[in-house]
Amino acid sequence: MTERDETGPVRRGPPPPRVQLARAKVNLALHVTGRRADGYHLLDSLAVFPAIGDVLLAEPADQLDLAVEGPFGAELRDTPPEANLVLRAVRALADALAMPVPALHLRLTKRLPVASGIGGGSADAAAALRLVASHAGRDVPAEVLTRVAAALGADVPVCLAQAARRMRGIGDDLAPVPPLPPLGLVLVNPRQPVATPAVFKALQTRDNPPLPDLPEAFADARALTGYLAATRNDLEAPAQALCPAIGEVLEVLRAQDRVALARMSGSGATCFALCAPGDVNALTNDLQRAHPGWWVAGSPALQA
Ligand SMILES: C[C@@](CO)(OP(=O)(O)O)[C@H](O)COP(=O)(O)OP(=O)(O)OC[C@H]1O[C@@H](n2ccc(N)nc2=O)[C@H](O)[C@@H]1O
Ligand SMILES: Nc1ncnc2c1ncn2[C@@H]1O[C@H](COP(=O)(O)OP(=O)(O)O)[C@@H](O)[C@H]1O
Repeated sequence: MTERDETGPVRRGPPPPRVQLARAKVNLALHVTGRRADGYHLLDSLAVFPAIGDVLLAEPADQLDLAVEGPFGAELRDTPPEANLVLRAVRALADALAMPVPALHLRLTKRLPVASGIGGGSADAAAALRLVASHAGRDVPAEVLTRVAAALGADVPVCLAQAARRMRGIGDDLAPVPPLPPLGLVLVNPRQPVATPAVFKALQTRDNPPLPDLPEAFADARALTGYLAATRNDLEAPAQALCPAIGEVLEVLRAQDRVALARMSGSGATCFALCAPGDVNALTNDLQRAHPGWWVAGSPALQA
């Protein structure tokens, strides 16, 4: 239900959600098709959002603050809370809406490795924007959310809806994709951070062809893996040159009988393996056992 007061539509109804899952963004394919005058690269990418992510919880408080915990919380120990994308997102949206900074105690459980090519920080920022929008007490126009998201980072707009999208432009030009067939996905990171700017800088070729046209529908899993086989991640080679462990991860994944396709996501170092949904648990367990130093996480669907 929506009513109006002098400041715009006021929302009535159930209390705003307190918890957001900030899903990992996985680039199933990523072509670098050019470079803008400002140095940002033009991309053509197919991104999906499995049910693997950080968790952001909001509790009423006297003032805004953020606590970071979870298995990868320590990786952000050198990032002061004010520099964390969560607080930057909250302040940016409050500013754009000309509303007071919300008094919330935010708790971020960092379950995704940091600087790992699956957009954890961007997902956290988008989760914070969704939380603040739901606490704003009025409808927040989608254009405002998108504009604030884009100013926080190229990957943040796609993380707002956290639904499968084709990403073009610098990642901000978003289009829907055909429904995805049942496929499981396992993420593997060798626990070595990779800095995104360094990978783009190390690229040899910046004017690659775009993704092949997407079909109207993928008949089955084989149709999607067949489509993906004709695509690449153009950042894989430069990332691997900076972080040779990526090559080791890919070699291990590609040697598994259950794996239909393995590739790096984003600017690395996280790689993904696609397999039958029923094989996800066994593959995850096998990889964890054989490589206890790696981070391994599985999802029975590309998009929950
Ligand atoms: C490569 C991608 C693919 O989805 O994913 P990640 O590896 O970060 O997960 C993204 O484009 C990353 O997006 P995001 O991490 O939000 O980038 P930003 O913070 O805006 O930019 C970080 C730096 O990456 C480079 N950059 C980023 C995006 C882009 N389209 N071209 C670029 O050249 C620029 O050097 C920029 O200074
Ligand atoms: N909430 C956050 N989670 C992760 N990184 C963050 C966060 N806030 C700020 N950062 C900064 O953003 C950088 C990129 O992080 P991240 O989004 O994890 O990379 P990627 O998109 O490559 O997975 C980190 O090195 C860190 O300094």
